[in-house]
Amino acid sequence: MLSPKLLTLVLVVQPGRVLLGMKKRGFGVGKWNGFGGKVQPGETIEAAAKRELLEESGLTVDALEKIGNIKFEFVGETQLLDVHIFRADTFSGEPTESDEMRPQWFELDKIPFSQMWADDILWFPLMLQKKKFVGYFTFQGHDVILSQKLEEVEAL
Ligand SMILES: Nc1nc(NC2CC2)cc(N2CCOCC2)n1
Repeated sequence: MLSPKLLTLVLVVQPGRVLLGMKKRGFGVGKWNGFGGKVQPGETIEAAAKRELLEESGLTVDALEKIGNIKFEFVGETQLLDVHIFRADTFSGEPTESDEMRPQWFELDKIPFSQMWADDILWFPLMLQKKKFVGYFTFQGHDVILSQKLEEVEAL
């Protein structure tokens, strides 16, 4: 089996609202998501998460909290995605559109799950309650979840 592809995802959360970005190109184009992407060789996952957040949103964060790890399998493809999910409650800078992402704040009762990856509605509540979780999702294409495992954990 190929080694899973390491990816990062950062959710910036303030009281009553979360920052999402509209993906303008590439994987997940047209979906709202947190900010993230690939981990470069020799880079820690956390450093990659901070770099991608800055590149995609213009925000700098000191503290990132590890809150989740989800692996994704796509039927018919051998490459697993291994997504490391972080939450940031404090940041500096102003959300700024990049060539990858158009950032926008969403009130927590108006998160646009219908325009997000299908798994998000399942683990966002855990993320917002600051629970830690691990998951495994099998997708058929980009929209259909064939199987899922999601459990809270004490530590990541
Ligand atoms: N929220 C979310 N859900 C995902 N679901 C899997 C595609 C089916 C992937 C993903 N990211 C992958 C790309 O890097 C950013 C996070 N982010």
